[in-house]
Amino acid sequence: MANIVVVFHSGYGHTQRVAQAVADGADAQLLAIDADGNLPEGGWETLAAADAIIFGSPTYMGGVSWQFKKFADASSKVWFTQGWKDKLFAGFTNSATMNGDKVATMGYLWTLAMQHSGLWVSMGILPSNSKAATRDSMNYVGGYGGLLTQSPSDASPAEMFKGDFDTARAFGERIATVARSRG
Ligand SMILES: Cc1cc2nc3c(=O)[nH]c(=O)nc-3n(C[C@H](O)[C@H](O)[C@H](O)COP(=O)(O)O)c2cc1C
Repeated sequence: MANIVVVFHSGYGHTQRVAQAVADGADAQLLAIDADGNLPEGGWETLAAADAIIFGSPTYMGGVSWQFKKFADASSKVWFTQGWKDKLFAGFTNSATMNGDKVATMGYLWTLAMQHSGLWVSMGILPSNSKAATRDSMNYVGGYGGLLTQSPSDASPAEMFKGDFDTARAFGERIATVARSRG
């Protein structure tokens, strides 16, 4: 079984629910970046041991949260030795607007993975974009580079869309399949 870690920040609990669904699909361990932008005790060691690292952040002002960016900047210590080289990486982001510049956040998560010389796993699930599609169809938000999910600005985490969680679980399963295929 591959060792997969979901490292994420969530300010208000929405991205946390997506992180949980991705982790369920990937059979992964969750590593939450706290409100001060720090990992729990032993977090860096957990990441060092991972075969695959999945980044998650809400989209705030068209990018990652400052707490996620603090984690990313702290990972420069690992970058110096290229300690995450050749690990698998993937990413997800949640935001309030259907578009909301989520792709800018995804671009940053990809760039971070590339700085660490990682191998990026794409979404791998076609978007539901036909007339028959509903908000609960698979990959309705339509990410290709990673998982994009959306929750209305007045929706609590409990009110998020089932289709986004189904998609998140399937995305996690895909990452686990790719990780296992590497032996
Ligand atoms: C400071 C701030 C900036 C935000 N910027 C964006 C944005 O650029 N695009 C967007 O669609 N939603 C934006 N939102 C909405 C959040 O992405 C949305 O509420 C999300 O569900 C928050 O996730 P969280 O509960 O995991 O923190 C912003 C929210 C906050 C608090």
